[in-house]
Amino acid sequence: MAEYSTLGSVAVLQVNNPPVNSFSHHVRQALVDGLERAQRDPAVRSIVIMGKGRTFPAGADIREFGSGAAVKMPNLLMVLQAVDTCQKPVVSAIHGTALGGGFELALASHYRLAVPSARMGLPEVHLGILPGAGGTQRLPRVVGVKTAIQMITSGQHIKAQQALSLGIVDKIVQGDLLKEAVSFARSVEGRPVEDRRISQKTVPEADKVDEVVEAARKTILRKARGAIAPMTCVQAIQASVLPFEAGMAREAELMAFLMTSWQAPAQQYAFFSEREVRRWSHPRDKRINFKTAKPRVVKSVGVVGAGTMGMGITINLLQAGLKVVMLEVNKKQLDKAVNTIKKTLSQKSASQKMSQLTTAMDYSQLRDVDIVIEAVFENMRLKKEVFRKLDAVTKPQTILASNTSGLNIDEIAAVTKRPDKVVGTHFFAPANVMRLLENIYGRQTSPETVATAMQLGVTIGKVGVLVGNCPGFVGNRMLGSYTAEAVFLLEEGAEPQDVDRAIEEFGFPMGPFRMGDLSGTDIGWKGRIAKGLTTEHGPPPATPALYRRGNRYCPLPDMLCMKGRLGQKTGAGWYRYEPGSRTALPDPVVLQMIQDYRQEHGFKKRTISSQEIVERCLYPLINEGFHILDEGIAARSLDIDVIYLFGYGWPRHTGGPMYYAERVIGLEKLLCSLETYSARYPDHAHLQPSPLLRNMVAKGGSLAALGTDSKL
Ligand SMILES: CCCCCCCC(=O)CC(=O)SCCNC(=O)CCNC(=O)[C@H](O)C(C)(C)COP(=O)(O)OP(=O)(O)OC[C@H]1O[C@@H](n2cnc3c(N)ncnc32)[C@H](O)[C@@H]1OP(=O)(O)O
Ligand SMILES: NC(=O)C1=CN([C@@H]2O[C@H](COP(=O)(O)OP(=O)(O)OC[C@H]3O[C@@H](n4cnc5c(N)ncnc54)[C@H](O)[C@@H]3O)[C@@H](O)[C@H]2O)C=CC1
Repeated sequence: MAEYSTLGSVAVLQVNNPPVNSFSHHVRQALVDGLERAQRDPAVRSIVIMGKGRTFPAGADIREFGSGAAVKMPNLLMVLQAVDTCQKPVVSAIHGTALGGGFELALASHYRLAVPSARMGLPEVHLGILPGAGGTQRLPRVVGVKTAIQMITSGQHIKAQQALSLGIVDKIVQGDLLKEAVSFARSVEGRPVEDRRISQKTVPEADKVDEVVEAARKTILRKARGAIAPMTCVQAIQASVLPFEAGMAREAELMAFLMTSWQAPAQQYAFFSEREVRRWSHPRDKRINFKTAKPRVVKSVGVVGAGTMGMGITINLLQAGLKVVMLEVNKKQLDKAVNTIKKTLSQKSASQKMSQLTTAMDYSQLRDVDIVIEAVFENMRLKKEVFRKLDAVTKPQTILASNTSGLNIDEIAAVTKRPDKVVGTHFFAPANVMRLLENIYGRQTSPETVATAMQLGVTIGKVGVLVGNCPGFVGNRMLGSYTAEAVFLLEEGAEPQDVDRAIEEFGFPMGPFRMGDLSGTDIGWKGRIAKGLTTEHGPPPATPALYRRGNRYCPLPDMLCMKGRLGQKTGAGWYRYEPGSRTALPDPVVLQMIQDYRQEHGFKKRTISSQEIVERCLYPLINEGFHILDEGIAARSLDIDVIYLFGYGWPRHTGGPMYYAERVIGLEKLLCSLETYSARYPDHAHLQPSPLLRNMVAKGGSLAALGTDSKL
């Protein structure tokens, strides 16, 4: 609702709809009623609109979308129209986050005040829509088309000070917002409101709009990668040079197009799933859930191994204000890590944050930390040795976490006397940038340990997802079938750039081969050597070249590594790189290697369509997701989707692999395609449809309806 009160001649409308004061129907109704009442009351000479509690309205109520409630009268447009045309000055007083419809409300007002900590913006593009309550028409009238395109297509929030310099906010107020707003409102009473209406202004430099749009188009299309909202936002902004009513009509038309697209619900699903993963639970052990399991307090963290991951994790922990003891066996590496950390931390806070960091080469220095995160080489023998030492030196309550990419957490826990305090905390590289934290419980991990790992994720600003223990956990396990199928495509006739292009056109920031070159092709190679699938010199003795343990195997990635082509770091991998450049250039050497391999093994080169590439790479990945759900390794399909959205660059406008499978491809079609491909390639095990998928197609039912422990 919006609470109505008067302070002398000022009517104050305070939106009260926790947690973020979104414009649910009852709020819209109360605002329209309040404005009418203020208009009617001769004693009222000005109006202040603000939010109660933590924020100015943060936009439309996204939960209402698609339900009809969003358009129930009065809709948001009517509320804003009432504000714009009000005869008495309307002042929006902003604190917290004025976002989407909330920011549009402020733009429809005649004056805007903000506290210094306020932030504002139009993030609708992230929900697959556009600011459809006049945002695409009013903002360009204030800041110009170029800045409006930048703000609306990025969805970025700007701070009050920047809003002031852009002319969006009239004044920044210190102290009590209500008092300041009322006093400001009084000061403008009696002044004409006509020239304060943004809707009546014209767009600055309107004659250059087409030029500006043309210049922005290429970048936006490249960044959007298949998402339709960003370019549709631009089309709406382009219409701001028209008279206001005509621009609004165009905005409405484009909004209707986006609202009815398949991408808008996918992005809204992604928004809520990101938040839903906080309500985690173990699929079988009822004690392990977000409601009842209590975390231990974590003030200090030990990080073991100061390599790529240990360094990134340490930066992340320091940025969150935690104390860190970083231990490394290699002194040179330790010094290098300290330098990199110093450089990465922002200048302003570097020295204060660095004072929280202690370096160590002796394990006894980890004695007092609350949790240790191990990030040494991916080698089970080494991890066990490290955990034995940690168990011996740390206080009994200390939680021991491993950042392994996929080794068995139970096997690691078994070497300690505290398996209940052992957990997997799988970060993603670069660990200080990537938002995902995949937390893994073992057979004996206690509710308190799980809760502590999940809470640590919150403390350091991660999106934490809880999963079970299996080789590769959720993310890397699913990725295994994707990368396997990508190299099988090379055998059949595709080139690395064909596969990458198709996957990037689907929406990933990078295809599998460019990604491999970036992370280092030797990561996977070392893993395969550790598993005995290959050796540094080729297949293990008496092993058929194209099979390992009865499964089809493509040795091309091993051959690449044996040539010393380890990716960007060696200037050559699947592609070649000019010195100092990260641009992947097709390399005739690699293409020849693939061609020779095809000849040697009797593969006949054929042309492979982008559609087949996408299906062959992504369908087995999704299929693995069904296995994972069936086994209870992920409790819900949304957990898998969030892992892929935040850890693997899966395009957000498709909602994530499981959402995409169900809502976009359709389960029946997915099953049918997998059956066709598995008939064609009977020895590609990952193409065999999962029993859960078959069952769902046969019996009906939705992924969302799969409870945490239910099976169809
Ligand atoms: C003819 C009709 C034409 C109609 C045209 C309408 C056109 C429009 O212009 C449409 C819009 O406004 S779309 C909405 C634009 N606003 C946004 O996207 C802001 C979304 N929220 C945020 O960014 C953060 O929650 C925020 C920064 C605000 C706060 O972050 P926090 O980290 O502090 O809190 P969260 O954990 O994110 O959120 C707390 C709880 O609130 C729920 N929520 C947030 N924003 C919501 C929203 N706008 N609608 C509904 N629920 C919302 C959120 O899900 C979370 O819930 P729980 O998980 O249950 O706690
Ligand atoms: N690099 C990546 O993209 C990701 C790696 N991981 C996992 O993180 C772990 C570490 O990987 P990276 O940082 O890439 O490796 P890295 O090779 O960059 O660093 C490992 C560090 O551990 C140190 N170390 C070795 N033995 C030690 C011991 N006994 N005590 C203390 N330090 C010791 C090494 O000197 C080295 O500096 C591995 O388990 C890996 O699978 C997880 C996610 C992503």
